[in-house]
Amino acid sequence: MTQPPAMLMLEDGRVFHGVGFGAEGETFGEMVFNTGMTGYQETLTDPSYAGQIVAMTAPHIGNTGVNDEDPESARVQVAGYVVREPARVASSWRSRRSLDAELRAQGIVGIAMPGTRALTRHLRDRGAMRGAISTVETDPQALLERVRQSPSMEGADLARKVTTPEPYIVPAIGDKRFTVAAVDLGIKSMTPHRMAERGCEVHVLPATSTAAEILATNPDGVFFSNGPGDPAATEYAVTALRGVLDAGRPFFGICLGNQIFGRALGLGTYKLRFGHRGVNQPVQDRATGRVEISAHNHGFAVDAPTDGPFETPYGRAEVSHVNLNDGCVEGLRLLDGPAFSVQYHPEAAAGPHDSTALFDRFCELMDGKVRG
Ligand SMILES: NC(=O)CC[C@H](N)C(=O)O
Repeated sequence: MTQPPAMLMLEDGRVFHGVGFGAEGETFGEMVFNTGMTGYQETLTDPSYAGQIVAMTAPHIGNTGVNDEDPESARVQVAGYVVREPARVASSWRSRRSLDAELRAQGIVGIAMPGTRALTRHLRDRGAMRGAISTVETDPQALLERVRQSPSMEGADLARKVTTPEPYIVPAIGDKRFTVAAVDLGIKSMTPHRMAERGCEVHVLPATSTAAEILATNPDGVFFSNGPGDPAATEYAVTALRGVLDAGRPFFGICLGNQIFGRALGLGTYKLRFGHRGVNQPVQDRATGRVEISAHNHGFAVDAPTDGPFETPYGRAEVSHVNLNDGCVEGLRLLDGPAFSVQYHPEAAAGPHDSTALFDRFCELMDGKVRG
């Protein structure tokens, strides 16, 4: 199939040209880059990417096609997709179809273009910004004007758009040890699975669930997931989490869940210049000095003191993990209560398995064996 010409326009007027990849049409979103060498299916289906156009820095994408095992949710979630060179042939016997056919079937507009390095350097220097991909517009100025009218990621409440409409249960694998209430702010399917493998029956609940609805499942522990958008626009989740913490239930949060925990503790969140998206981010556990190589996808971070414990409405807390690249906060924990969270993705889909023990820690918390 011959591909139509395509244009990628950024809000500062920088333009890139290439050919269409996936569906034809036009799409808008926050332009970000992902440095993962593997895991394009997991990236595409991670609901945290809702509202974002994702550029892959790895030069060949789609080499193993699309299979039924790797998706992290029921559909492709990115607003648009940028690759340097798509695979012409999908090489894995497990492939259902090519990535191009999958994006086309799901209506996701993408672009294949030689400039992914220049694009990434531009975003690193100037920061994440709004963008558009179009296979239908020929006038750059007209597209630029539409980009400048498109919504910004700051202030965007997207968790309620990607969450499950109804509660559902992921049964424990083997003997049931715990009931977990997992608030789905944009949950990846590997996350309840990691808990189920440890004997948790996971009640996945909609993003806007109240503290009373969460506690009505009579959980041994409460989990808040990753998710898209600006944590400052997700105040309903902060209110619900405060009710859970008031009830003294063990808590574990990841990514957006970490940011919500920070806000529940009275901390602020802010936008990083270009964020962390990839599978090789070095994170240090400050208690042990141990460094984990971890999977990330975040554009915001928690603003917390890193020079020691600080007071919160729930007792003392501390920054438990920091990123060794830029020093930003990657984890929080209460010192006087059973609650902790991390800014990264211990479920490891895609990504290294260095951090999966955090799910064991959550189980120990529910067992009453450790504190925060
Ligand atoms: N993966 C996530 O949960 C991302 C959280 C938030 N949307 C951010 O960009 O920082």
